[in-house]
Amino acid sequence: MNNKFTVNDLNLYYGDFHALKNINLDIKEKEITAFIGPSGCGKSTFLKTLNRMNDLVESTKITGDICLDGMDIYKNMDAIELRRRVGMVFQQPNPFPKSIYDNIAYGPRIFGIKKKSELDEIVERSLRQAAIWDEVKDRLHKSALGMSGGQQQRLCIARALAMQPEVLLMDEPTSALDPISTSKIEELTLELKKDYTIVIVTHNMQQAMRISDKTAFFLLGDLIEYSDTETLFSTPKEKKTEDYITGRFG
Ligand SMILES: Nc1ncnc2c1ncn2[C@@H]1O[C@H](COP(=O)(O)OP(=O)(O)OP(=O)(O)O)[C@@H](O)[C@H]1O
Repeated sequence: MNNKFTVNDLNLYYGDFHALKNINLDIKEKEITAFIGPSGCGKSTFLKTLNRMNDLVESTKITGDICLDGMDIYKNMDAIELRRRVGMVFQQPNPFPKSIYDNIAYGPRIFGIKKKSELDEIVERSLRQAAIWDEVKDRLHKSALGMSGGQQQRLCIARALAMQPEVLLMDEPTSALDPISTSKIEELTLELKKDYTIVIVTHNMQQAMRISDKTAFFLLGDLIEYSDTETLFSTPKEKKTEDYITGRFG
């Protein structure tokens, strides 16, 4: 597999606080990469560096580099174009207070698509890809806020897919959901891996084991270990990883 992202000597500071320490890792194309680690270890911070969401946080300083398909995303790429290519789904489903249809059409409209037939096609394709078309096809013009939490999260995934991204970043996408909705999102994620590179932050180690190809374990801003998921959970190299996955701390 090709590298989708390559990260070299990445450091991130919030003011004086050193939140990511000399991170080096590659993220492979069309794989699922999971970030695990105790609360506050920098998983979300690192995820957000991959589409420059941290640009929006004042007093953030970054050194080192991150390349997407070999292009430096901090030096050679427009942030809007980057975020189109690298979509994101958050912990809390966050649909806009608009209709289901308008949630999906929102991004494409901003990018200048106006023709109804074209938008209809994007809406249907995105909802089908997010495995929610059948549940909502008869209520496309009803408010997205009337959907269940699990449906809202799949809608948010569809909204990200409408922009035809190459990468999907998911920040604890199931932590606010019940077990059935969680397993639907996990199945969907495995399905989406055929076409997209996926990076997921999760507190749930079983979830990382079930769906990810690679797992990175973070602790206090350090990347402690990064390997095939199976290897990391069965024969971790580092004592700290072993302690964490066996529940001895964190
Ligand atoms: N905007 C910010 N300004 C200052 N410090 C921040 C900011 N965002 C995060 N931090 C700090 O950076 C560290 C890493 O936070 P981050 O949210 O990346 O951790 P995390 O591993 O994702 O945690 P959790 O699992 O609880 O979401 C924490 O100590 C946090 O308090």
